[in-house]
Amino acid sequence: MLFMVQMKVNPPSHLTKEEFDDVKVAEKNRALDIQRKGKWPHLWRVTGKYSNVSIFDVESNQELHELLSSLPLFPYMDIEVTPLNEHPSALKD
Ligand SMILES: O=C(O)CC1=CCC(=O)O1
Repeated sequence: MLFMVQMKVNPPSHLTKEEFDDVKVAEKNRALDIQRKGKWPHLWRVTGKYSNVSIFDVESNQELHELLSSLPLFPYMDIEVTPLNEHPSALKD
């Protein structure tokens, strides 16, 4: 199942810059881990914003929720999930 996921980061005011930098390092490591498992095939920065647009390829809504909530930045992001279906006019491989 493919999902488009939009994540907008809201840096918390209660963490120091150093503490938030540590969260971002942990986030990067977790994101790389999920990508290496083939579950997160696209991760794009939205130009000019502290947000990303991603594609996740997972088995279920439950798996997507578990992956997203495992992200260290999860408490500091607004996340929008859009389920995707194959388009009938899309070129096949
Ligand atoms: O910076 C972001 O867009 C949030 C984020 C998601 C994965 C990652 O490494 O950073």
